[in-house]
Amino acid sequence: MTQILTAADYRNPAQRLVEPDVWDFIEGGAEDERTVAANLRAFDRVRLRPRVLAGVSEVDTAVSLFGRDYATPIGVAPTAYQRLIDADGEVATAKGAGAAGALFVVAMFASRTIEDIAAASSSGLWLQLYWLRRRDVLQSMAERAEAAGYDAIMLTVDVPRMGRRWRDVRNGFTIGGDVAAVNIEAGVMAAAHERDEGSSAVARHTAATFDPGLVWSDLAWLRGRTRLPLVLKGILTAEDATLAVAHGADAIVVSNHGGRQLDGAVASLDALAEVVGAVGGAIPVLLDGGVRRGADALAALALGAHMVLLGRPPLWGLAAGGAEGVAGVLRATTDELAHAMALAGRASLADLDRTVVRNQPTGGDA
Ligand SMILES: Cc1cc2nc3c(=O)[nH]c(=O)nc-3n(C[C@H](O)[C@H](O)[C@H](O)COP(=O)(O)O)c2cc1C
Ligand SMILES: O=C(O)C(=O)c1ccccc1
Repeated sequence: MTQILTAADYRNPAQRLVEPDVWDFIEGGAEDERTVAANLRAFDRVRLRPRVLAGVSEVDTAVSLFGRDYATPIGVAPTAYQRLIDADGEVATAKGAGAAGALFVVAMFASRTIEDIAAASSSGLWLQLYWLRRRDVLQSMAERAEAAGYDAIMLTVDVPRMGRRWRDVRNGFTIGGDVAAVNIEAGVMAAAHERDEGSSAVARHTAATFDPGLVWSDLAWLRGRTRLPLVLKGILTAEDATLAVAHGADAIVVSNHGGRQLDGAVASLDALAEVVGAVGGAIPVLLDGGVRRGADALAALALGAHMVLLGRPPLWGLAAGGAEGVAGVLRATTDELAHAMALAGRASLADLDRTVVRNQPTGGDA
C-alpha cells in the first residue's frame, strides 16, 4: 500500500476501482495519443531558475478571477459524466473543490444537475458548454447557470467533431445504466446512447448534437444571451487568441483537450507563450493539459497563465476517495506549488514571471 502524498498517487488506486472501459475513457486520447504524451513531456523539459534570500516565510497562492477569490490557482477542468466513477459524481467534486478553495468547471455533460452541484459548492463554479445545433438548449443552460450563481460560461471550441479515441471505439464504450447527461433533454441525447459498431458513445454525442458550423461571428449570439463572462477553451495559436480578444472573449484557455482531439497538436505548455504574447494582457489566459505537480503549475503561471486546470487527476481523486480524494489532489498540488515557490524564491503569484523558467534551447516540442 503506497502512501498518498502526491496527485499521481491517486492514479493506481483509481484504476483498481473503475471498470476497464471507464478507465480507458478517462486516460485515453485521440489516435496514437502523441499529444497526451507531449503535454506531459513539455513539463518534464522545464528547468527553473531559483532566486535566493528572497524572504519566503509567507508563501501565498491566492488568486482572484471574475470577482471571486480562490485559495489556489489550480482548478478542476470540465470532465463529462463523473457519476461513471463516483455515485455522487459532480456533487462530490464540487465539495472537494470547495474544501480546497478551488474553481470547478462543471461540464455540459455533467451527470448531476446544475442546481444540485451549486448547492454543494462553497467555491467558484463555471459551466462549460459545447455549441449544440439546438441553440435553445444552450440558452436555457446559460440561464440556469446564471440563476444558480455560476460565475462564468466556458465554451469549448476544439470539438467541431469528436477526436477519434480508438480505446473507446475498441471497447464499444457506452454511457448507460443510471448515468446520464441530466442537464440536457433526453430527446436531444437519444442518438448518443444507441450502440453502433465502429463508433463510441462519445463520438455519437457530437455527431448527433454538436454544430460543427460554428464560426467567430456566432459568438455574439451567446454573448447576447448571458450576462456571465464568456471563456473560450481550446485555443492553441496566437492567431486564434487575437480573434478571441477581438470577438469579446473574457478569458481563454490554452488547451488541446488533454490530447483527446487533434492528435499531433502542440503541447499546451508549448503553445502558452505565443498565446500570452498575442493577448498582451487584455484578458486572463488559463491553461490545461498535463499539469500533474505543483512545479508544473509554477511553470505555466510563470509563462503567463492566470490559473491552471486539472482534467484527469481530480478524476483519480474522485474514483479513489470521493470528495476527499478531489480535495486531496488539489491540496497536494497546491502544497507542491507553495513549496516550489518558496524554493524558487517567489513568495506570491505576482512574483511569477518568465525569469522563473530557463529558455528552452529548442524552444518547443522538438
Ligand atoms: C474523461 C474526460 C472527459 C472530458 N470531458 C470534457 C468535457 O465534457 N468538456 C470539455 O470541455 N473538456 C472535457 N475534457 C477535457 C478536459 O477539460 C481538459 O481539457 C483535459 O482533461 C486537460 O488535460 P489533463 O487531463 O492532462 O489535465 C475531458 C477530459 C477527460 C479526461
Ligand atoms: O470532451 C471530452 O473529452 C469527452 O470525453 C466528452 C464525452 C462526452 C460528451 C462530451 C465530451
